[in-house]
Amino acid sequence: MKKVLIPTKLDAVARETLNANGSYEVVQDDSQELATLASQHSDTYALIVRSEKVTAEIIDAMPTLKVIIRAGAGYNTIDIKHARSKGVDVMNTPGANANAVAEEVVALMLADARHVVAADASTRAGKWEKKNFMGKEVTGKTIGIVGFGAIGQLVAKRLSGFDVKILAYDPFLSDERARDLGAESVELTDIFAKCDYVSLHMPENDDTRGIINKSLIARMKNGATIINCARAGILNENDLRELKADKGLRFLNDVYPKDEAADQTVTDIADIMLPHLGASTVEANFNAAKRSATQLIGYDEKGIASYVVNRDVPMGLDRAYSELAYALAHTCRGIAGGNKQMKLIETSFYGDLARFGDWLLVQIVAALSDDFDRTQGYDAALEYLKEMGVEYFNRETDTSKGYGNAITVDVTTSVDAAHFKRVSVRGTVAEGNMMISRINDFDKLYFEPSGTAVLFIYKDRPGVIGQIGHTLAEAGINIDDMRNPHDPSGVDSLALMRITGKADCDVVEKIAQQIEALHASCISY
Ligand SMILES: NC(=O)C1=CN([C@@H]2O[C@H](COP(=O)(O)OP(=O)(O)OC[C@H]3O[C@@H](n4cnc5c(N)ncnc54)[C@H](O)[C@@H]3O)[C@@H](O)[C@H]2O)C=CC1
Ligand SMILES: O=C(O)CCC(=O)C(=O)O
Repeated sequence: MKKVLIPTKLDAVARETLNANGSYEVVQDDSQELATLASQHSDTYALIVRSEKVTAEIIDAMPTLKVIIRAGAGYNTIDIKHARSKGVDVMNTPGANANAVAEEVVALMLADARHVVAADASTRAGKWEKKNFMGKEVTGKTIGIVGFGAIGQLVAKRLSGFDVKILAYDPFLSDERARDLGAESVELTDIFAKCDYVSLHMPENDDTRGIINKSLIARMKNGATIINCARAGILNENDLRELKADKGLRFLNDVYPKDEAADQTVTDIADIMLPHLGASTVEANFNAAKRSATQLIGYDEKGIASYVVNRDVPMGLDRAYSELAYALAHTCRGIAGGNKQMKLIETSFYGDLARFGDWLLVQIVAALSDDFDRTQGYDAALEYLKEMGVEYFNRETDTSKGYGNAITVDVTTSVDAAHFKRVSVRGTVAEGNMMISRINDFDKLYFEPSGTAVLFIYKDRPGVIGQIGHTLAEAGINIDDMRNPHDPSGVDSLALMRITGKADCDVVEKIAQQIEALHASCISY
């Protein structure tokens, strides 16, 4: 059983989902400090946290720790570099609490526009200060959103009913995408110069710390409002302090350098202060808890690492190619037949990928074996292959082939002492999606390796696809996507299909017999 430590008030659904899986022993305790729990549970495998600070000391106190999951978006509270150095993956659950934060932004805007907090206090105190609480309306205003990710986009969507104009700044936002999402993509300086409200929604990291500074704040319209429900560190509070009164700015705040009761440093300049309540809704707590548990199970059972934020993909390498190398090797393994004895791995890394061969080999070896994982390095991969008696050969690539950035993985396994079977798979990334472009001699496939795929090779003749579809349908399985090329000789055909749900081996075997397949396999990505 893998021990999972949850030292926080996280919805019980995380614990329940992990318990129901049967592979985990869950300890949930929010009554003690994380440091104390870490030393009491030094055999922890996975740690699930909210805003708790996960320091190097805490990571070191759990030598068997393999994964930390931040049930939320921002992971600036976790020492991700130290985690990496210890082979610990860190994941977040992007988007799980985004709606809660978007609604908090709207709540802050309306509360401030109509003096809700001050008017409530004054009326409760027996006063009748109607004249002092003249409000303003949000409708028709220009709203600037800095960081147009999950939360930024939902702020725009939720506010659309107020007929506002949305200006967005995000270094990764195209004009077209912004338009599709009801916003206009502009420069950061324009957001500050043109908006009545500026809402901050980017992460805090080395690039964004202190980015909202005097030169930007000085551009703001008199009487405009800054909302910070992201992280304290992105806004230079002294710069705001210096300019706020003169420009009559409003400042609505949810985030602080320290998440604890104390005299907060912005008390003098914040017009509304909340104690980091952005994600504190029943729904967001449930979503983030559920996602933490399902992501952990996916990570353990299927090696899904898409949410890992601290695998330092080398500078200049698109992470999608790292996933592609893994998916191609996983496909080779599925076709070669699971755990058959590997003898030889050959690779070709085309285009810009040639210089990332060492990194990509690690992904390939991890996909081809159960006991080598992707957190290890190139030397460890070579050492592992040597110990397993597997040869490795990286081919010089021929640029004249014009494959662009592509990867080929060939795996040779032994069928018996005298016979070997070689599987060769090539793939690329197109429009951000992984594509398998060739399997053995079957070319121009452009098949996305995701979900569950079934693959049959058979002597080409009419009616076979109908037969496969019929038997799958009888088993309640639908075909989502399909490729059906001949090999160059025109003798053999490949049927490669993405199907709904899981195909059990019996169905694949039954079809293989019906169509007298030369090969049949089922691969889960
Ligand atoms: N108050 C609260 O309780 C909560 C606060 N947060 C904070 O909000 C942040 C954003 O969360 P999500 O929208 O879910 O994350 P996200 O990852 O979906 O979006 C962040 C966006 O910021 C953009 N970005 C990165 N660098 C930027 C820069 N220099 N300038 C402008 N944009 C930049 C990214 O391209 C991305 O589109 C989190 O990192 C977290 O710190 C998140 C959830 C709850
Ligand atoms: O879990 C929480 O209460 C805080 C959420 C948050 O700040 C985040 O997800 O980045």
